[in-house]
Amino acid sequence: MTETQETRANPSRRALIGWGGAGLALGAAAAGGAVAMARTGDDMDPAAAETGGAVEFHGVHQAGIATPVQDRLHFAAFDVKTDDREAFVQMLKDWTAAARRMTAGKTVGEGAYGGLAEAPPDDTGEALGLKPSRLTLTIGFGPSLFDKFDLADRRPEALVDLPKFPGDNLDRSRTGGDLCVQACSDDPQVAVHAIRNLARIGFGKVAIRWSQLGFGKTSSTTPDAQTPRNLMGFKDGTRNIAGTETDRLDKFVWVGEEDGPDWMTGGSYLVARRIRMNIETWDRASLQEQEDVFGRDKREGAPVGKAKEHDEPFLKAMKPDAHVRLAHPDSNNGITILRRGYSFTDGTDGLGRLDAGLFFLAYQRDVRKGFIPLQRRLAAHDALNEYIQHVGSAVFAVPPGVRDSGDWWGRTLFSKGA
Ligand SMILES: C=CC1=C(C)c2cc3[nH]c(cc4nc(cc5[nH]c(cc1n2)c(C)c5CCC(=O)O)C(CCC(=O)O)=C4C)c(C)c3C=C
Ligand SMILES: [Fe+2]
Repeated sequence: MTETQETRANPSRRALIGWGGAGLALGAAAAGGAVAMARTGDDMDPAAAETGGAVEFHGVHQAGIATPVQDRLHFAAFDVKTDDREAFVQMLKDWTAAARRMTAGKTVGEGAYGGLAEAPPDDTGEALGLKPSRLTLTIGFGPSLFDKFDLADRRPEALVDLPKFPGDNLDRSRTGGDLCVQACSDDPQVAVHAIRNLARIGFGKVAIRWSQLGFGKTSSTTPDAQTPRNLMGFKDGTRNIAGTETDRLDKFVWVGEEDGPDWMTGGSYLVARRIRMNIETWDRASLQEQEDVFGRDKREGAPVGKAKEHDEPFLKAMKPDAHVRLAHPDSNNGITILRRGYSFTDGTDGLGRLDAGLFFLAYQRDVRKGFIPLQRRLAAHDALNEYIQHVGSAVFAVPPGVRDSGDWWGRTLFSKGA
């Protein structure tokens, strides 16, 4: 859909009020001054365009998977609230138009001010003046979506419901979802603004089921960057797939033509797990115990018996239940996933303990050959289990990228013969 078609499908308040509102718009712009210039309509501040780090929205794959990991996350799982397929598809088109604009550092629709005084503005306004901040928006479709809209025969075989793993203590209110949007940005307000505005556009068609804020990326897809540390104080993401490793991405992350269904080619599967850490117990564990749990040292992140973080691990030197030994591809017939998680702290639990941990996000070509067998092994044997608990869970089919300005999120699924 072109920009003009978008405007037609979604007539702006300015179009409705004609020139009567122009004076208002000018007045608001004058009052807003330079701040209003950074994010308003199409007139993005050139400096923001140069330095604000907009990530290309269009492509073969969705951004937010193999693209460099940003500092902040706002993840939202939604439930569908309508049985009107056309209305839902129109919402996906409207979401795409809004996502295209927000990732480029522009406001939603006609902006946050200057329109009809009697109507709410198209954009909620809290990102005015902020740069694109490498915002990426990535959509996924959950298994339960395929029970709706006559989609049962389009559900990918690989989109299985996750089994219950030993030790799982899942909170239903933080589990599942018909669809999800992962918003990542270097500015938390930009990520929150994006989710809020998508939820607003979706009002009556979808509602947020649960959401998660994250900070301090715990995995990187840029190997030369300093490896971030998780809340247990260990470097996390050392041996992740890099965004530049196209061969490994094709092998382990992107759905290939031969995998099927056709509409998923170029997509991926996302597993989200809210993993609570028993921080207080961990903080009382000795340094030796902590290093034994991971099989790496705390200072450098080096594997047991090695000096440097990126030295090849010698797995047999680690304790048999060390996390890295158990999760390493050599212990799992080569299983490899792309990790993209974030730390979280959501206040306290009423017992004086922090509700903190890792919001684990992993992309893979097939969860039956990625997360499920890996987590089976970890859930059964990992020394880390004494200090963590999985409390939320979801799985999503992440469709391929939006190709161009005429394309929209979910087209390959919803357009027959696409
Ligand atoms: C099912 C997959 C995994 C879950 C769940 C998981 C939870 C989890 N991990 C850490 C901390 C670290 N993990 C590290 C390595 C690592 N973890 C997984 C998989 C899961 N982790 C893999 C595949 C790997 C890489 C193994 C390898 O190839 O060597 C590390 C070491 C540094 C690194 O390579 O990233 C840390 C630290 C926590 C805290 C956690 C749950 C809260
Ligand atoms: Fe791990």
